[in-house]
Amino acid sequence: MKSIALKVLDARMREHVPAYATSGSAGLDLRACLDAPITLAPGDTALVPTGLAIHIGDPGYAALILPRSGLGHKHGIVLGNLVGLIDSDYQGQLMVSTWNRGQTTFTLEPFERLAQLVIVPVAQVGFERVEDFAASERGAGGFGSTGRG
Ligand SMILES: O=c1ccn([C@H]2C[C@H](O)[C@@H](COP(=O)(O)OP(=O)(O)OP(=O)(O)O)O2)c(=O)[nH]1
Ligand SMILES: [Mg+2]
Repeated sequence: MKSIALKVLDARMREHVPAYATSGSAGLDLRACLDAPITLAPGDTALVPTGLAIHIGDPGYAALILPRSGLGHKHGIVLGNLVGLIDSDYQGQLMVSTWNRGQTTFTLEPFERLAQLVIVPVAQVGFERVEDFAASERGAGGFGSTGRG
C-alpha cells in the first residue's frame, strides 16, 4: 500500500484521521473541521476546512475530492467545484467547497463526514505537435455520434 504524508493541522482531528471504512473502499471520508454548525440555505456554498493536509509528493498520483452519495442524493450537498483536484505538490489544508444544490436548508455539523478523498494514478504527458493524426475508427465523431441508446 502506498504511503502518503499526512499533517493533522487541528488537534481535534487527531481522533479522526482518514481511514478506509471497509477493506474494499476507494474513498476516505473527509470531515468538516468546524467550531460550530454551518447552515447552508439552498444555493449556498461554503469553503469548509478539514483540519488535514497531505503531501502526495509523487507526480504519478493525485487525489480527488468527491461528494458522498448519501449527502448528494438525499440532501443535495455536493461540491461547489463539482470535483476537487489535489495536486501531488499541494501541501496546504484540504478544503471542501460545499454546495447546497438542493431545495432545503442543510445544517453541517462539526466533524460530520461531508466528502471523500480518492487517490488516483496520474500520467503526466508531453505533447508532440503534428499536422495530421493517424486515422482512428472514431475520428472526430462524438457527442452522440454512435447513436443514443
Ligand atoms: O476541492 C479542492 C480543490 C483544490 N484544493 C487545493 C489542492 C489543489 O492542489 C489546489 C489547487 O487546486 P486547483 O488547481 O484545482 O485550483 P486553481 O483554481 O487552479 O488554483 P491554483 O492556481 O492554485 O492551481 O487547491 C483543495 O484543497 N480542495
Ligand atoms: Mg490549478
